[in-house]
Amino acid sequence: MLVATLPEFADLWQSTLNWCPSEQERSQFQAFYELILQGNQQQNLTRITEPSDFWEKHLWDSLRGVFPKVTQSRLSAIDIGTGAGFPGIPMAIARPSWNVTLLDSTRKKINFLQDASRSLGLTNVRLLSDRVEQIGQSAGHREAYQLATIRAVAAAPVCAEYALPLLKVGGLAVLYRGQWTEEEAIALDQAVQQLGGAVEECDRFETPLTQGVRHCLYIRKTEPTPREFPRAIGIPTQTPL
Ligand SMILES: C[S@@+](CC[C@H](N)C(=O)[O-])C[C@H]1O[C@@H](n2cnc3c(N)ncnc32)[C@H](O)[C@@H]1O
Repeated sequence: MLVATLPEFADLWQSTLNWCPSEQERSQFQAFYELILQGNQQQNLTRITEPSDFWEKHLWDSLRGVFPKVTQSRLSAIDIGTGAGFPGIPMAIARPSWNVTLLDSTRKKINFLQDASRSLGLTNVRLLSDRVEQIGQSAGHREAYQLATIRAVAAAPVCAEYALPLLKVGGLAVLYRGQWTEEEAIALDQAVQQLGGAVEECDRFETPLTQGVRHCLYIRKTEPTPREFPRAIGIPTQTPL
């Protein structure tokens, strides 16, 4: 199969994220793109496959959520509902000193990411096939991470219930959203207060090629999350906080 080359857009990386991938990081992005296209023939990983779309809506979007805000050189992160590896894999490539756990309830996607991480030579990635409601109550994961990312998984209050129990006090959850309304902001605030957190910032921006509107919600964990959260499997989506 002849695969297109991803655009470099070095100036755009630099002007929007104040960062530019090294030669090695660029070839890892390209290799990941090729693995996804191959994987798409076995399972439905993503519909975003055109090179500049992939660059903008997967690579750039994944990194835009964490780059301006998260400055620690070392940290332990979890990407909840990672799917085909977004934003987790671009994060692991661009920040080799971060330890990134990729979580998804679909075993087939985690198997794909296991093979992909190996071929990309990523030694800072750990794969986990489980429900987030389950691991949020398990000793090895609860209050274990400094950063939790979650993109395109559920409504915002549900994402907050998934993410906050996994964070250490002082840690940060990043909710990647498209459009964002006042009603959503009110619902999220109410949920976050029950979970031991506070919404620190709502960052609105546009994607650099097609000017799609995005919002990133940054939620700081300010105190331990009450033991009852996350609730049992399925309850957060059936009865959001
Ligand atoms: C629409 S995909 C988004 C994938 C990726 N984050 C992205 O933005 O491209 C949502 C993913 O979340 C996973 N997921 C949904 N609910 C989950 C749960 N309760 N625990 C773990 N994974 C979950 C699904 O299996 C699916 O792969």
